[in-house]
Amino acid sequence: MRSAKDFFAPLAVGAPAPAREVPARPSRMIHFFDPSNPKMAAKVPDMVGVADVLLGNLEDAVVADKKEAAREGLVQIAKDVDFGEHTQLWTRVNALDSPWVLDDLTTLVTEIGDKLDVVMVPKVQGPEDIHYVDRLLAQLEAKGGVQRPIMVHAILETARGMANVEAIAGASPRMQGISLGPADLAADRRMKTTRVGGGHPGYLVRQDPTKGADGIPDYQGQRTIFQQDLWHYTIARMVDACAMHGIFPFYGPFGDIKDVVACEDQFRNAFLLGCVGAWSLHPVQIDIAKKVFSPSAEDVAHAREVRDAMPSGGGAVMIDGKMEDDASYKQCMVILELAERLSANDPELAKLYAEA
Ligand SMILES: CC(C)(COP(=O)(O)OP(=O)(O)OC[C@H]1O[C@@H](n2cnc3c(N)ncnc32)[C@H](O)[C@@H]1OP(=O)(O)O)[C@@H](O)C(=O)NCCC(=O)NCCSC(=O)C[C@](C)(O)C(=O)O
Ligand SMILES: [Mg+2]
Repeated sequence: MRSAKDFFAPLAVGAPAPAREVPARPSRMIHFFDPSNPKMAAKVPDMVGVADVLLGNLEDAVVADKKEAAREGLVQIAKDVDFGEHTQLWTRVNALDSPWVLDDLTTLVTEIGDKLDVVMVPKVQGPEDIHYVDRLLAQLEAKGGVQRPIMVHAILETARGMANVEAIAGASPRMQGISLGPADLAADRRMKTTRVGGGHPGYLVRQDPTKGADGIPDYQGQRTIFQQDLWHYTIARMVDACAMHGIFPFYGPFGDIKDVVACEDQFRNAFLLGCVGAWSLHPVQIDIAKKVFSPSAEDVAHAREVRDAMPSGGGAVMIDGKMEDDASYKQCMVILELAERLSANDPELAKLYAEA
């Protein structure tokens, strides 16, 4: 454990000073593309300004004999494309125990370090993984003359990572956020779902049996079932760990691309619990994330009403039959601050909120 006073010192001579606050840029969707796939790569320039984050994926979903092509493809895309002010460029490097990750980091930081906002690290097991990446990034930033620190995002996809989530979130000032990796996490925990995120019809509670006139429960009768959220505990714990350390939690991927309705539900659950965004694996999921992770016009209008009714931020007032006080004022400020941040990037949202 580093001394608190050394926490914000660069970890290599010549590396930029670590950020004191995580840049709060809109990140409603982290859109994944495979830089070795020419069709996907060709779509990247048109997605600038459409997706908040474009992520060149080098890890799972890129086959072993395409790893180098993906890395080189990402370097080329980063050099050729102007990502403007509103779209960030991230990458997901290969796992720390893989034969590719050292070359991923060395090549990307020294060649395109000034264009990379965040490096996503998969299968993080504990703070020691973040410490390793932290030092290596500092050395490479110094070598490549990178001017601002590259941030780090961890994926929560092992039971050990889950058990260490608070320590991971606080492991370095580079920590930007954490995403849930439901597929690897399910496998590592030996859960019995084969889906990439989302619910499962078998994970449910069932209404009690009704009783007949004789008072005997009718076990065979019609009973409503309520499907439960397999991911509730994991997401809620991740949100707390992130909030405790001032970094951002994200829901991860939703693999059933065609089920846009359930995708929206899963994203919304995550939004309501505190997540700032989710991954989009296919272009169709970009608009879902945009819709879900932007507060609704009604919520913004209500939040403004509460703020205006309590100019000092305290006291207790009645609005539409409901008590509002210092705490609900703070809840409203969360909505308003998010709305303001998103509007600065998105003229359509700005208009919607202005008219709300
Ligand atoms: C699902 C797939 C195979 C369907 O791909 P498709 O080509 O069959 O779909 P389509 O509907 O026919 O595609 C229509 C058009 O969109 C394009 N397209 C399609 N997807 C994209 C994209 N992402 N970005 C940009 N363009 C895209 C596609 O190339 C095509 O272009 P065309 O009209 O010119 O023919 C494809 O969308 C895909 O490969 N997506 C990314 C998958 C990925 O990154 N997986 C890894 C993240 S999830 C994960 O790692 C788990 C985790 C966290 O680790 C853990 O839980 O453990
Ligand atoms: Mg994974």
